[in-house]
Amino acid sequence: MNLGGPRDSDEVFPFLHRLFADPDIIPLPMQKHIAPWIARRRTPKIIDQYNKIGGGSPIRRWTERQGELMSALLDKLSPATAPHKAYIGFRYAAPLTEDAIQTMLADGVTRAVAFTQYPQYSCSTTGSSLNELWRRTTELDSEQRIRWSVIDRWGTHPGLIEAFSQNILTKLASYPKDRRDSVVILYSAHSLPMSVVNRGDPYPPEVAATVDAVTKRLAQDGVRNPYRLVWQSQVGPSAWLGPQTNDAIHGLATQGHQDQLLVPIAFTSDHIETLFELDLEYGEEAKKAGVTGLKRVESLNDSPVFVRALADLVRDHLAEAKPVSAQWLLRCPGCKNDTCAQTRRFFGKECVSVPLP
Ligand SMILES: C=CC1=C(C)c2cc3[nH]c(cc4nc(cc5[nH]c(cc1n2)c(C)c5CCC(=O)O)C(CCC(=O)O)=C4C)c(C)c3C=C
Ligand SMILES: [Fe+2]
Ligand SMILES: [Fe+2]
Repeated sequence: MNLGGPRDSDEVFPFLHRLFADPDIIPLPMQKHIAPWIARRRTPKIIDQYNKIGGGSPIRRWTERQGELMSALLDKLSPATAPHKAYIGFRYAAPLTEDAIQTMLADGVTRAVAFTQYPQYSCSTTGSSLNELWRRTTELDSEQRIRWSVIDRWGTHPGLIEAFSQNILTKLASYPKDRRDSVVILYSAHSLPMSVVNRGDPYPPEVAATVDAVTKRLAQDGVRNPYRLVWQSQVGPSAWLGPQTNDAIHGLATQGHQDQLLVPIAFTSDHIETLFELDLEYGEEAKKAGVTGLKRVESLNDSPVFVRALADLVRDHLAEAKPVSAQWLLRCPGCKNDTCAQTRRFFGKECVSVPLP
């Protein structure tokens, strides 16, 4: 499960329309009517951005590759639960959640793991995908032929931390030796509206936990660079969690820190937020402003260490035979969304006994 992205210009409007129509990510007054209007207004700008990164989002290509590699590895690591097959359920672009369920039913699948590809949990991302999975499952699989369990977060999994750390070490090594130790590491995550943060969304502390775990892992290799966690991609005029990545780059450069290494810490593959926003928008602005040493760490994409982490996560989850985590059962203190309660009831209770094949 992931957000998904348009593969070409024609898919941009439907993608944005679904996104702005989802109250789990953006609650709007008269949402049904306003969503197509906002999506239509935003479409030309976003088409232009996708055109600058090759015409569309690579998120589907990467997710397919990650799924294939993970399944092949899982067959070896967990022969008792083989064969394994990855299906993609994107929230706002094809293949959608309902496409995944329909294909799985046609394939005769009876046991499935809803595996979020967002390592850190937010109600606006994984929460929205699970709410959609519950809605579509109720509609398309009323007999519950597919038994579900959920991997809802994995932001401090040792394999994930190792994959991030190896990519950071590789990029740090590209700085001249005499400057390497003073490169500022800027961990950049997608921001959240403050209304979501104040509701008690667990995403900000979970992203910070990932950063902390990577920092400790890097120290094992003697890397103790200064670092900050910063937030990118805010949309619209409301207050969002900061500091914003772009402001941080310029603020630190003004203080004399020319060497800065950007690390996308809440995405597992390349897409518009890395290829356009970090590389083109922020990168080019920084160059114009005279920031000379800004670089970006590679996204995890098909890193073998990362693929192994995905396979280990599923293997351990299947061995544990627990349908959901206790942490996921706890809703945000400020949650008023009844769907969140129903989804938890469904995955947490009705699917309690999940026999392995
Ligand atoms: C951890 C990942 C993400 C969080 C958290 C997140 C929250 C969030 N996003 C919006 C609004 C938009 N996001 C858009 C694109 C987009 N968002 C993520 C990830 C997270 N979003 C990704 C990976 C992508 C890009 C997909 C791709 O290209 O493949 C967009 C569309 C682009 C645009 O119009 O700018 C919007 C809109 C909100 C409001 C939000 C938190 C509530
Ligand atoms: Fe987003
Ligand atoms: Fe909620």
